Amino acid sequence: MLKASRINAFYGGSHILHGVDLEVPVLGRVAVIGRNGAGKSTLLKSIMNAGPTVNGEVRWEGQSIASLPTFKRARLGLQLVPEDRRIYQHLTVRENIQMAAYATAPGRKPIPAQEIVDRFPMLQPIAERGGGQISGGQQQMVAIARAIACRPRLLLLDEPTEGLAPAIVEQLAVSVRELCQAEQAALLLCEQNIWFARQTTDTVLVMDAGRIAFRGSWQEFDADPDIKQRHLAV
Ligand SMILES: Nc1ncnc2c1ncn2[C@@H]1O[C@H](COP(=O)(O)OP(=O)(O)OP(=O)(O)O)[C@@H](O)[C@H]1O
Repeated sequence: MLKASRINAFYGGSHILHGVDLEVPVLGRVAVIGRNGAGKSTLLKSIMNAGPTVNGEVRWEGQSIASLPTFKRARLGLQLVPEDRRIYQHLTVRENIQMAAYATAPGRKPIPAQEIVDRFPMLQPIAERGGGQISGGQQQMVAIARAIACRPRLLLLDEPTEGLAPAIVEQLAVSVRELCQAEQAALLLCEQNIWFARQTTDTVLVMDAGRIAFRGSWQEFDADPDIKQRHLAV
């Protein structure tokens, strides 16, 4: 479904990604893990054309999307939840979710906000609260809920567990797994939390200094303890 080939990405003169290849099949669930600064966020932004200068090929269902701006990629069904969540502080949680209508593909109806709230137990008590009056974990839930409301074909999550308490991380893993399944959405996840990545994906790529150092199943990842030592230890 998504095929990125030989991706090089740059911030000004800094060369961040070096010839990265990545594929997410229909209904695939792929994690990219790596240390701080490895280039994970840059990879997601490169796929969405949302920041770095990129060369290489990005194909969506066989068609090149390399020349498309971010909003057109979103309307094709690619939904990025960035690390900083981008919650509208002066809108309520419900209104934040309703904003999904503006990023949904033409011809597809967004999921109504009430239906989304019903499906996220954590959102029910805070649906009428302001976006600036909820915790970081709640903001993360709202950001993911808003992306799901667009009925994405591919959900791209950038470090969703950052700063969240372990109990919230567990709830988030359940919600992400269930919603991707219910909505038939594929998942591309960038994470440092290996537990969360393992709960929500079946293929893992290890990124180190802007290159993919390993790709395989979690079983293959576990079978090679050297990978952790060489590419993930700090
Ligand atoms: N806007 C920017 N301008 C210049 N350099 C940047 C910019 N954003 C990121 N970088 C640099 O690009 C490299 C990769 O950063 P990136 O955020 O992609 O890594 P990451 O793996 O997502 O790390 P983290 O887990 O800390 O978010 C780092 O060296 C970072 O300093």
